[in-house]
Amino acid sequence: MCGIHADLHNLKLWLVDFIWCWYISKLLSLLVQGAASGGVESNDVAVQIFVKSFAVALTDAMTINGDPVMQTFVAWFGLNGGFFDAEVMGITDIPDTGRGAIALRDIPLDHTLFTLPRTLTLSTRTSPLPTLFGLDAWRAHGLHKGWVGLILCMMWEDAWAHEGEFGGGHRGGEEGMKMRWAPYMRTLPLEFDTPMFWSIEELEELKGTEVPDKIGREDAERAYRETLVPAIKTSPTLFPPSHHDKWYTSDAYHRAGSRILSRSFTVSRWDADGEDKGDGGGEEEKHVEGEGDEEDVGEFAGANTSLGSAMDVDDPHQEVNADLDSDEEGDEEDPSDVAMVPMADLLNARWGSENAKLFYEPLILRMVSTKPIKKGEQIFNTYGDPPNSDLLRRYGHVDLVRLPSRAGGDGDAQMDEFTTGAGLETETVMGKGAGDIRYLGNPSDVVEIRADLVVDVVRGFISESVFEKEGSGKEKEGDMEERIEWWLDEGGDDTFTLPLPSPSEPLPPPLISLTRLLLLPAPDFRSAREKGKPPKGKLKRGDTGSTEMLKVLDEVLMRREGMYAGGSVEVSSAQFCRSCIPRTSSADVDSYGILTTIYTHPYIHLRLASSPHHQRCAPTLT
Ligand SMILES: C[S@@+](CC[C@H](N)C(=O)[O-])C[C@H]1O[C@@H](n2cnc3c(N)ncnc32)[C@H](O)[C@@H]1O
Repeated sequence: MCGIHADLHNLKLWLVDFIWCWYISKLLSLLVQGAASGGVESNDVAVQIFVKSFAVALTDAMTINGDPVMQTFVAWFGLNGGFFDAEVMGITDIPDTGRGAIALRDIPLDHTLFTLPRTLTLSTRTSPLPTLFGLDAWRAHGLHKGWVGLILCMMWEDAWAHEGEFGGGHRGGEEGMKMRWAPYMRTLPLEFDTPMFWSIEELEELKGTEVPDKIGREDAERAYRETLVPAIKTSPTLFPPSHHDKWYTSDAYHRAGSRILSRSFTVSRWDADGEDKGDGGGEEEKHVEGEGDEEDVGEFAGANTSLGSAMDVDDPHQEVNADLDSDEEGDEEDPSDVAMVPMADLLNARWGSENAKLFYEPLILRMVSTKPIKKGEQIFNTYGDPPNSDLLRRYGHVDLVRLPSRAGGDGDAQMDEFTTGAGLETETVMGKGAGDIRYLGNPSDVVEIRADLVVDVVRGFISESVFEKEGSGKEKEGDMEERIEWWLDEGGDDTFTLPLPSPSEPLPPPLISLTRLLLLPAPDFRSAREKGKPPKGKLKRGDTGSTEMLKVLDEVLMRREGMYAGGSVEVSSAQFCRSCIPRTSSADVDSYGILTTIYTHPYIHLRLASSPHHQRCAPTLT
């Protein structure tokens, strides 16, 4: 290269270096500024384009596998005050689970994976919609109750995310406000496989489980028709009529509800003393779905609460929304605490496998590793390890991990294995019983038995010996009602829960106590009532004096089992047919053994997991 060309070449390199340095220093100052203020705001288009492309290049190479929706999302996240450790965490497609997070290198305990400002969460507290709609009007339309307000905010964001030009929160005025979460909205699923969307025939497969009663499709549709539709008709500016048939349909309503149900968190307000205002000061964020409280978490829950006051963030929308007084009563969850949390909702979960958790601080939420995570392992948040019925209803999948041996043997050792969560996947695939549905399940699964089933069975069993001196059937019935009333007055359960069966697991003592109570001879019942002492709930092996009660319990368990659908469940009858269960007649001396055999039979626990739906939704175990 001749001298002049070499100089020009050097000058060019120098210029390129200079521009890069300038851009990078600008980027750093923006990021610092963003971290301090909870978001980067700049009118400098060149800087914005650079920051975006720089972030995309950085994250694309390491973390997001060239997924364009994620590229935009990750860039948006960084530009709005989020921090994401792209060196340790990657986002990728994980077969049969959608996207998920994986460790790009060994991650130590207590490592911050990402943080985000509270302002980036999407809730009725942070959304500009209630303010734009008018807070009084919002209340007058009942949008402050239950989840309908947040559903509307999500639908509105969705509409503008797709109809509007990408604003990413950097535009000024109302237009920018409408599209603040657009890149996030585009990451959310469009279709769900939850029972909310199953046909009547498909729902038949869930008969006997608690799922059908909790879906709440009719309540949802009523809230849509009676609350949401009238509200959107009042503002053609916010909800242009051309959007109605596309973005505000009942399908869109269900989709938004399902997004909330499967991805939202409880993000309580932070009060001036640094206390969590929602539940008494815990530091850990709760996945809404993980709480196991149906009344509060359902898409259609109608908690009579209102937008709460937000005092923990420097966000103008929140301050304005705080003008609405809360109707919150007692321990009821405040709907304005229910929030979509970008990035945090990309983490999958699996029973007993949690290795990261979301913690909150006054201004930010922080996802931290709670265990060392090896390179290549999936980063799992917790959904609270709910039973499969809840997992299916809220998330559309079920968890299958290897259960302790039902044939006895090394059951305890296996139980240790899955409670520690060690080597689950490998064990499930390669261990004894791999692929055999009898060995797989969700350890949180339970069977619920309603007290009225016990009452029904006892009615059929009332023997002359119990009531021989009691006279007519009408009197006997009156006596039963007295017993039930007393049971309930004493605080007795109306539902009994059979947990994961294991050879040593006793039947629930309250179930035994109620059965005994219903069978007591009349004088014994009166005496128990006078003493205020319901019968004991313990069974003794070889208790021949309790034969009648054991027959009742045997029948209760059989009838409960019979409530599950047979239908299209494709399970080999050789594995599960009742007559194959090793059992002896309940008149045998060791009647407790009979009950134990039936109780530990996996059939009733596996009906749900073995349904064809499960085959579609199950986690990949390979
Ligand atoms: C909070 S989101 C997690 C991110 C999600 N995978 C995605 O693609 O955006 C919850 C959803 O992820 C899926 N999911 C999470 N854990 C799963 C698992 N263990 N097996 C199957 N699907 C799972 C379910 O569809 C669930 O509704």
